[in-house]
Amino acid sequence: MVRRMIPAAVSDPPPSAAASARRFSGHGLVCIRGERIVFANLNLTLAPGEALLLLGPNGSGKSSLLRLMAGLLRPAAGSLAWDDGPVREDPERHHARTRYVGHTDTIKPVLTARENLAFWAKVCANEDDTRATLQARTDAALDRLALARLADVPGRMLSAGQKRRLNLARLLAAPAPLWLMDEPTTALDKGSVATLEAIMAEHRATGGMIALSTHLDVNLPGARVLNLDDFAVDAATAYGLHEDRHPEDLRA
Ligand SMILES: Nc1ncnc2c1ncn2[C@@H]1O[C@H](COP(=O)(O)OP(=O)(O)OP(=O)(O)O)[C@@H](O)[C@H]1O
Repeated sequence: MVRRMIPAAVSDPPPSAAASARRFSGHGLVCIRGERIVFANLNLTLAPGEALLLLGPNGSGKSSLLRLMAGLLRPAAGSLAWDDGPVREDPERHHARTRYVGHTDTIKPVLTARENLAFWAKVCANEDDTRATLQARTDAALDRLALARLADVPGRMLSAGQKRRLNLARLLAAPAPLWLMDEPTTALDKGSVATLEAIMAEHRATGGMIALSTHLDVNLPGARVLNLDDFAVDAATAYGLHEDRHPEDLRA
């Protein structure tokens, strides 16, 4: 059952947030994993307030695209850019603007939920963030994801859904405009999915951007759909590239 597209207008972000937000885009992207071309000629854009829903069957490249957008994988061809410059020219600036929530949790088992989150808030802090600001963000994030009563529980003792909520809490404890989310509803109960949907709507309403992969039901009003199947190449091309063709040959 899929309830992916809910055709409601996305409200305009407040002027202050929109003014500081940037547009993000990818052009002519080619992704190779192992010796297989996963997708080619893929273009995307995300403006402040927008969301992109990545769809496609297992293995079509949704996770690969998110990792590529996060700067964790390099495209074999094509480029990613903010409207003030290519990602490759300033990877640190890109990382400061991006938060990636992947399949695997990044929770340190011996640290408590609060310590895990405080660590992330500190690692991603701006130089003008005070200790009090970081603590307030951490506490607010714990509250919002219904983790306050688990704040002192070590990461190793959290359930799968609680770990997922803690990973999502990083988005609030360490704010950034572009959220890249790989099947973020995995292991969440219904109430937590509703909380996540509300958090994503608030993020977009203040000029944030989201790219999200899912096989399930996610309420992301007005999201544009990017079906990875549309960028697949035929099997002979996909596996034959390394022999006699250069990835640039795949660009339109
Ligand atoms: N670490 C890796 N090394 C080599 N190939 C990989 C690696 N990870 C993924 N792949 C391959 O890349 C292709 C795309 O995988 P990816 O995980 O991006 O797909 P997906 O659409 O996210 O799949 P799913 O819906 O199952 O999560 C697959 O053919 C997969 O086998």
